[in-house]
Amino acid sequence: MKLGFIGAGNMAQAIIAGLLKAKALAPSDIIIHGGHPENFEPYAARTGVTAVASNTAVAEAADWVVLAVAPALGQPVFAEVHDTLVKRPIPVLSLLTGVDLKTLAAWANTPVPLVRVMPNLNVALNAGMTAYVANEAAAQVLPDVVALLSRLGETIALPEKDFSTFVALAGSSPAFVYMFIDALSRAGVKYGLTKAAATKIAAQAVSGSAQMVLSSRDSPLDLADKVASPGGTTVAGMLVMEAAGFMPAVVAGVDATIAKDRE
Ligand SMILES: NC(=O)C1=CN([C@@H]2O[C@H](COP(=O)(O)OP(=O)(O)OC[C@H]3O[C@@H](n4cnc5c(N)ncnc54)[C@H](OP(=O)(O)O)[C@@H]3O)[C@@H](O)[C@H]2O)C=CC1
Ligand SMILES: O=C(O)[C@@H]1CCC=N1
Repeated sequence: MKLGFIGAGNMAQAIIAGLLKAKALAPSDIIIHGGHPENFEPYAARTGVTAVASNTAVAEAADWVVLAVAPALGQPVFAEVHDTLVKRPIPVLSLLTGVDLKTLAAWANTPVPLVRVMPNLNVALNAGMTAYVANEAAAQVLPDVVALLSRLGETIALPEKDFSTFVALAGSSPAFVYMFIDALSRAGVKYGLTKAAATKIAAQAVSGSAQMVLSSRDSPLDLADKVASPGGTTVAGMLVMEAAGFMPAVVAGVDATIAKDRE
């Protein structure tokens, strides 16, 4: 199976890292092209994947193509590979935020299996959360696509109406979590820890807490009740964080993320 990537930036590289780590594909199974050779060629040399000279060359050599460019480049890229897709209508897996299957089909301008895929950066560690939805033409290939995506972490089939919400809760949220970890560790620095020690302590606490939520039947706030001893330190901190607008700040950030996705 040859998997092609049009666009070789952060997300493409995260997916490739996850697939190679899982040994789902070998470097020689992966073909890439990006915007600037000075970016994608050294990356290919480093990882052993094959760099080719054009997006058309990716579409010609691949069995499936992952569209991993900025959403604004989706239409011109489809125009570029149009003739190749007419000759060989291979599945296209689009990572583009805010671009639905109907728009992708219009841009493709030829019948082609389309899968809208929304991963997050954690696919690089095989700990991703990936949503997908496909058009009718992709019905036959979808189980194989989902099997491959599952090598990158958890997957969920999602109706298109929920994709913007998913982007906020999973696609963008690693950045929100990094902000929280940084805030926690910065507070540690305020009280004399080194940034490196504070960041490790904060990140491990967040990682363990997420694992606890995933493995427990309790809700996150039920678990918080188990942390907060009567008259103790935790409830004192929780109340001040909430008074400073913790939960409304997170929800407002999600609102803004969804609004941007729907622009
Ligand atoms: N980053 C993330 O966590 C997530 C991203 N996504 C989606 O994935 C897509 C890619 O995002 P991301 O990887 O972060 O973006 P990046 O900016 O990191 O990568 C974009 C890639 O596209 C390349 N590119 C630019 N112009 C062309 C072109 N004409 N033909 C082929 N490739 C081109 C760039 O090359 P160069 O840099 O050399 O110009 C770069 O390799 C976006 O649509 C985004 O919404 C979805 C979920 C999560
Ligand atoms: O910030 C972005 O637009 C992309 C989509 C989700 C994560 N990164």
